[in-house]
Amino acid sequence: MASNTAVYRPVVISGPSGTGKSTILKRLFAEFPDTTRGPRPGEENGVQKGAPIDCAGVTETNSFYSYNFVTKEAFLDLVAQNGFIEHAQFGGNYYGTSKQAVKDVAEKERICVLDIEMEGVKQVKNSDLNARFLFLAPPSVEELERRLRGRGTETEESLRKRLDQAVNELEYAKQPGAHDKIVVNDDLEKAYAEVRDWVVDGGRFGAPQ
Ligand SMILES: Nc1ncnc2c1ncn2[C@@H]1O[C@H](COP(=O)(O)OP(=O)(O)OP(=O)(O)O)[C@@H](O)[C@H]1O
Repeated sequence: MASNTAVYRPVVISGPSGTGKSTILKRLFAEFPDTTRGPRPGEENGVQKGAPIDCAGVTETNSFYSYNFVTKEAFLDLVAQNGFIEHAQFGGNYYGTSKQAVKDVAEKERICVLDIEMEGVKQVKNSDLNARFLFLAPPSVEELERRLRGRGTETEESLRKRLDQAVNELEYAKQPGAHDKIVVNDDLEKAYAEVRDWVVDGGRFGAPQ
Protein backbone atom coordinates (compact mmCIF):
# COMPACT_ATOMS: atom_id res chain seq x y z
CA MET A 1 0.00 0.00 0.00
CA ALA A 2 1.34 3.45 -0.85
CA SER A 3 2.23 5.48 2.21
CA ASN A 4 0.01 8.37 3.15
CA THR A 5 2.72 10.11 5.16
CA ALA A 6 3.35 12.63 2.37
CA VAL A 7 0.07 14.34 3.26
CA TYR A 8 -0.64 13.25 6.84
CA ARG A 9 2.86 13.85 8.08
CA PRO A 10 3.60 12.59 11.59
CA VAL A 11 4.64 15.23 14.13
CA VAL A 12 7.49 14.46 16.51
CA ILE A 13 7.70 16.47 19.70
CA SER A 14 10.83 16.01 21.75
CA GLY A 15 12.66 17.91 24.45
CA PRO A 16 14.26 17.33 27.83
CA SER A 17 12.29 15.59 30.53
CA GLY A 18 10.37 18.21 32.53
CA THR A 19 10.31 20.80 29.77
CA GLY A 20 6.50 20.55 29.45
CA LYS A 21 5.77 18.19 26.54
CA SER A 22 2.94 16.32 28.29
CA THR A 23 1.45 19.58 29.52
CA ILE A 24 1.36 21.01 26.00
CA LEU A 25 0.19 17.79 24.35
CA LYS A 26 -2.68 17.42 26.81
CA ARG A 27 -3.88 20.84 25.76
CA LEU A 28 -3.42 20.00 22.09
CA PHE A 29 -5.51 16.85 22.44
CA ALA A 30 -8.14 18.71 24.43
CA GLU A 31 -8.39 21.31 21.69
CA PHE A 32 -8.39 18.67 18.95
CA PRO A 33 -10.38 15.71 20.25
CA ASP A 34 -10.92 12.71 17.97
CA THR A 35 -13.93 14.20 16.30
CA THR A 36 -12.26 17.47 15.38
CA ARG A 37 -11.33 17.97 11.80
CA GLY A 38 -8.62 20.35 10.82
CA PRO A 39 -9.83 22.34 7.83
CA ARG A 40 -7.77 21.96 4.69
CA PRO A 41 -7.59 24.34 1.73
CA GLY A 42 -10.56 23.95 -0.61
CA GLU A 43 -12.77 22.28 1.95
CA GLU A 44 -16.40 23.25 2.22
CA ASN A 45 -17.20 23.59 5.91
CA GLY A 46 -15.20 20.53 6.76
CA VAL A 47 -17.38 18.23 4.63
CA GLN A 48 -14.38 16.68 2.93
CA LYS A 49 -11.84 14.71 4.88
CA GLY A 50 -9.63 16.83 7.05
CA ALA A 51 -6.63 16.04 9.16
CA PRO A 52 -7.57 15.47 12.77
CA ILE A 53 -4.75 15.09 15.22
CA ASP A 54 -4.18 11.64 16.62
CA CYS A 55 -1.35 9.66 18.04
CA ALA A 56 -0.15 6.09 18.03
CA GLY A 57 2.76 6.11 20.38
CA VAL A 58 2.98 3.86 23.36
CA THR A 59 4.17 5.12 26.70
CA GLU A 60 3.34 4.02 30.19
CA THR A 61 2.35 7.47 31.36
CA ASN A 62 0.11 8.96 28.70
CA SER A 63 -3.39 7.58 28.77
CA PHE A 64 -4.29 8.98 25.36
CA TYR A 65 -1.98 6.54 23.64
CA SER A 66 -3.39 3.31 22.31
CA TYR A 67 -1.80 -0.07 22.85
CA ASN A 68 -1.58 -3.09 20.60
CA PHE A 69 -0.80 -6.30 22.41
CA VAL A 70 1.49 -8.86 20.78
CA THR A 71 3.34 -11.89 22.05
CA LYS A 72 6.87 -11.48 23.37
CA GLU A 73 8.17 -13.48 20.38
CA ALA A 74 6.39 -11.22 17.89
CA PHE A 75 7.72 -8.19 19.76
CA LEU A 76 11.32 -9.41 19.69
CA ASP A 77 10.97 -10.30 15.97
CA LEU A 78 9.94 -6.74 15.28
CA VAL A 79 12.90 -5.45 17.33
CA ALA A 80 15.20 -7.61 15.18
CA GLN A 81 13.61 -6.19 12.03
CA ASN A 82 14.26 -2.61 13.27
CA GLY A 83 10.49 -2.09 13.32
CA PHE A 84 10.38 0.16 16.38
CA ILE A 85 11.01 3.85 16.81
CA GLU A 86 11.49 3.30 20.52
CA HIS A 87 11.17 0.24 22.70
CA ALA A 88 11.84 -0.51 26.33
CA GLN A 89 11.21 -3.03 29.06
CA PHE A 90 9.46 -2.14 32.32
CA GLY A 91 8.54 -4.58 35.03
CA GLY A 92 8.95 -7.61 32.79
CA ASN A 93 6.77 -6.17 30.01
CA TYR A 94 7.93 -4.83 26.68
CA TYR A 95 6.68 -1.53 25.30
CA GLY A 96 7.36 0.06 21.97
CA THR A 97 6.21 2.42 19.28
CA SER A 98 6.27 0.64 15.94
CA LYS A 99 6.89 2.44 12.68
CA GLN A 100 3.92 0.59 11.21
CA ALA A 101 1.60 1.97 13.92
CA VAL A 102 2.60 5.49 12.88
CA LYS A 103 1.97 4.69 9.20
CA ASP A 104 -1.41 3.22 10.09
CA VAL A 105 -2.47 6.57 11.56
CA ALA A 106 -1.52 8.36 8.34
CA GLU A 107 -3.43 5.74 6.36
CA LYS A 108 -6.48 6.70 8.39
CA GLU A 109 -5.87 10.28 7.26
CA ARG A 110 -4.92 11.49 10.69
CA ILE A 111 -1.90 13.27 12.07
CA CYS A 112 0.16 11.10 14.38
CA VAL A 113 1.83 13.05 17.18
CA LEU A 114 4.77 11.35 18.86
CA ASP A 115 6.38 12.40 22.13
CA ILE A 116 9.74 10.67 22.00
CA GLU A 117 13.32 10.96 23.17
CA MET A 118 16.38 11.94 21.19
CA GLU A 119 17.32 8.39 20.12
CA GLY A 120 13.76 7.91 18.88
CA VAL A 121 13.99 11.19 16.99
CA LYS A 122 17.06 9.87 15.19
CA GLN A 123 15.23 6.62 14.37
CA VAL A 124 12.34 8.56 12.86
CA LYS A 125 14.79 10.68 10.86
CA ASN A 126 16.36 7.52 9.45
CA SER A 127 12.99 6.09 8.47
CA ASP A 128 10.58 6.79 5.62
CA LEU A 129 7.98 8.32 7.97
CA ASN A 130 8.37 11.83 6.52
CA ALA A 131 7.83 13.42 9.92
CA ARG A 132 8.08 17.02 11.08
CA PHE A 133 10.20 17.69 14.15
CA LEU A 134 9.51 20.14 16.96
CA PHE A 135 11.86 20.62 19.89
CA LEU A 136 10.38 21.99 23.09
CA ALA A 137 13.18 23.73 24.96
CA PRO A 138 13.20 24.84 28.60
CA PRO A 139 14.00 28.52 29.30
CA SER A 140 17.16 27.25 31.09
CA VAL A 141 18.53 24.13 32.73
CA GLU A 142 17.98 25.80 36.13
CA GLU A 143 14.27 26.25 35.34
CA LEU A 144 14.13 22.65 34.10
CA GLU A 145 15.45 21.50 37.45
CA ARG A 146 12.84 23.63 39.24
CA ARG A 147 10.06 22.05 37.15
CA LEU A 148 11.29 18.52 37.73
CA ARG A 149 11.56 19.14 41.47
CA GLY A 150 8.16 20.85 41.46
CA ARG A 151 6.57 17.86 39.69
CA GLY A 152 7.63 15.74 42.64
CA THR A 153 8.20 12.62 40.56
CA GLU A 154 11.98 12.28 40.79
CA THR A 155 14.56 10.96 43.21
CA GLU A 156 17.89 12.84 43.41
CA GLU A 157 19.38 10.13 41.20
CA SER A 158 16.72 10.20 38.50
CA LEU A 159 16.79 14.02 38.60
CA ARG A 160 20.57 14.01 37.91
CA LYS A 161 20.11 11.53 35.05
CA ARG A 162 17.38 13.65 33.49
CA LEU A 163 19.42 16.83 33.79
CA ASP A 164 22.50 15.16 32.27
CA GLN A 165 20.40 13.88 29.41
CA ALA A 166 18.88 17.36 29.00
CA VAL A 167 22.33 18.74 28.26
CA ASN A 168 22.77 16.10 25.50
CA GLU A 169 19.37 16.91 24.03
CA LEU A 170 20.07 20.64 24.06
CA GLU A 171 23.40 20.02 22.30
CA TYR A 172 21.73 17.85 19.65
CA ALA A 173 19.02 20.47 19.12
CA LYS A 174 21.72 23.01 18.23
CA GLN A 175 22.82 20.97 15.22
CA PRO A 176 21.55 22.46 11.98
CA GLY A 177 18.59 20.51 10.65
CA ALA A 178 18.04 18.52 13.86
CA HIS A 179 14.54 19.97 14.22
CA ASP A 180 12.21 21.95 11.98
CA LYS A 181 10.94 24.14 14.79
CA ILE A 182 12.17 25.09 18.25
CA VAL A 183 9.72 26.45 20.82
CA VAL A 184 10.92 27.71 24.20
CA ASN A 185 8.39 26.79 26.88
CA ASP A 186 8.71 29.88 29.05
CA ASP A 187 5.21 31.33 29.21
CA LEU A 188 2.87 28.33 28.81
CA GLU A 189 0.12 30.18 26.92
CA LYS A 190 2.58 31.58 24.42
CA ALA A 191 4.44 28.30 23.97
CA TYR A 192 1.20 26.36 23.52
CA ALA A 193 -0.04 28.76 20.86
CA GLU A 194 3.28 28.49 19.02
CA VAL A 195 3.21 24.67 19.09
CA ARG A 196 -0.42 24.50 18.01
CA ASP A 197 0.04 26.98 15.17
CA TRP A 198 3.07 25.11 13.88
CA VAL A 199 1.33 21.72 14.09
CA VAL A 200 -1.85 22.96 12.39
CA ASP A 201 0.17 24.93 9.85
CA GLY A 202 -2.75 27.02 8.60
CA GLY A 203 -4.81 23.82 8.14
CA ARG A 204 -2.22 22.03 6.01
CA PHE A 205 -0.64 20.05 8.86
CA GLY A 206 2.70 20.11 7.09
CA ALA A 207 1.43 18.89 3.72
CA PRO A 208 3.00 20.51 0.65
CA GLN A 209 1.23 23.67 -0.53
N1 LIG B 1 5.52 26.96 30.89
C1 LIG B 1 5.61 26.38 32.10
N2 LIG B 1 5.92 27.12 33.16
C2 LIG B 1 6.05 26.53 34.41
N3 LIG B 1 5.87 25.22 34.65
C3 LIG B 1 5.55 24.44 33.61
C4 LIG B 1 5.41 24.96 32.28
N4 LIG B 1 5.10 23.95 31.45
C5 LIG B 1 5.05 22.83 32.22
N5 LIG B 1 5.31 23.13 33.51
C6 LIG B 1 5.39 22.18 34.66
O1 LIG B 1 6.63 21.50 34.56
C7 LIG B 1 6.51 20.16 35.01
C8 LIG B 1 7.00 19.22 33.92
O2 LIG B 1 6.07 19.24 32.81
P1 LIG B 1 5.70 17.93 31.99
O3 LIG B 1 5.44 16.81 32.92
O4 LIG B 1 4.65 18.33 31.02
O5 LIG B 1 7.10 17.68 31.24
P2 LIG B 1 7.52 16.59 30.14
O6 LIG B 1 8.38 17.28 29.15
O7 LIG B 1 6.31 15.91 29.60
O8 LIG B 1 8.38 15.58 31.00
P3 LIG B 1 8.69 14.00 30.75
O9 LIG B 1 9.47 13.90 29.48
O10 LIG B 1 9.51 13.62 31.96
O11 LIG B 1 7.37 13.28 30.68
C9 LIG B 1 5.05 19.95 35.37
O12 LIG B 1 4.91 20.06 36.77
C10 LIG B 1 4.33 21.08 34.64
O13 LIG B 1 3.16 21.48 35.31
